Amino acid sequence: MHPNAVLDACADLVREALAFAHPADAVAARFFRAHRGLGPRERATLTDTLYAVLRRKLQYEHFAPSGSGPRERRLAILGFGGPRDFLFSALTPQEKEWVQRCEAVAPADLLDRHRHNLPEWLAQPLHAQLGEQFWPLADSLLGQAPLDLRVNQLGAKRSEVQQELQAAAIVAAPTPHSPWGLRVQGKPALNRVDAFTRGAVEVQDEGSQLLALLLDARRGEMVTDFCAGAGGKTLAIGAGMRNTGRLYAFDTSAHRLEALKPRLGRSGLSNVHPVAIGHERDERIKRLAGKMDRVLVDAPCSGTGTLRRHPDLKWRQNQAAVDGLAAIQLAVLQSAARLLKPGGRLVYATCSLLTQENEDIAAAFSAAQPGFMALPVAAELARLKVGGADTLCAGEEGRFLRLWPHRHGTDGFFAAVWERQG
Ligand SMILES: C[S@@+](CC[C@H](N)C(=O)[O-])C[C@H]1O[C@@H](n2cnc3c(N)ncnc32)[C@H](O)[C@@H]1O
Repeated sequence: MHPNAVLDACADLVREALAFAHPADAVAARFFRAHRGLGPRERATLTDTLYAVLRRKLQYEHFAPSGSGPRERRLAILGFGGPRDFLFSALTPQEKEWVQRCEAVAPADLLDRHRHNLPEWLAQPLHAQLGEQFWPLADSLLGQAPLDLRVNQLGAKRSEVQQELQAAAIVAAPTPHSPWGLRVQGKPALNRVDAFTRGAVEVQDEGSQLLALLLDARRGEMVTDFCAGAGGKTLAIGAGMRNTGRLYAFDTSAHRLEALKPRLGRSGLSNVHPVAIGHERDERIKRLAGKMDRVLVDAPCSGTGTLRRHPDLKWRQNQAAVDGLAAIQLAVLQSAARLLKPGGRLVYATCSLLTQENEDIAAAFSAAQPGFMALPVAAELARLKVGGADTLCAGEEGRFLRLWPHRHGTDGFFAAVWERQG
């Protein structure tokens, strides 16, 4: 395709996504369905351009008024995801001169908001929480997330899968903390790789793997994944149970649970029971009260720990949405807790960076439920032989799991653990 046509398509995609009516990945998928002439290379350029614009929206909007032409074209030029000479062959002399002027601006000469590219409702609490560590976090959120795989313990060994991938020219190394994880170099397409199609690996961030590990579900137990979604953690938990016992996968979204089905098929698991529920006090849940050995609440949250993968989330939410989520999180946690038998384990987790959705919810639950004893996560992870467990935790005695993109290379994750008393 001619460079100018590619740049025009980038600008069109940016225009559609910046309406923020739908998630960016859904907008891109719809755009590609409507423009079937775009080849794999052009699609990659368009996607990279869109994600660069979403990541650095405030900085690019600050530069845009000094350029010329339609606003979305200017944003697409600044974030262009293809080779520089390809871009330059599409630009007017005036545009080339403008790009060079923008590139010459030193980061230190920018206002804070044009450097961190976060909305105020998010920047302010993160700054208050992290102090000096705010800037390393903000920088890391402008980068791309790694591609992590979880090796399916049902019939696959990490070292063997690693070798098999190597033979398929995919370079992967064991993840530093999860015993099941491989971190892949680059972004190879996996859907035709044999290890993937036969269910020996699933794509899953190392942090997400650690949440499933922390539930510590055993053979023959009764377990619930309360907010199972498309089942990323369900699959890891089911494999940890060695395909025995009973694992309920609840979610209010039947659509998301539907996406679990092909993954279940690949995984070889037959102990998983997906159930679409109406809400967290659904009758079907009440019937299971007091019967569970383990319950994971991977609560709906702002997703701010995943901004490297979903940079549109920072522009599609606001403080009122976080306040609403916090109320839902506590309600879901309280309901899910009723499922546990005495001695049973409750894990509350989010992929949010915000105290309001994490430590504050854990504190509110503990205050309301004296019958649940908090278990320090650092000790639990050490017992589960996770290397460097202390370095993954925060709070008194390592009470909470606190994973950060800038410190651990994972998405941002939080977890708290309780045991129901007799
Ligand atoms: C963070 S996502 C879960 C991700 C999933 N556990 C995984 O590992 O892929 C949160 C999920 O909670 C679900 N949800 C929202 N409200 C709920 C409720 N009241 N009860 C149960 N699930 C709910 C959402 O549909 C969403 O799928």
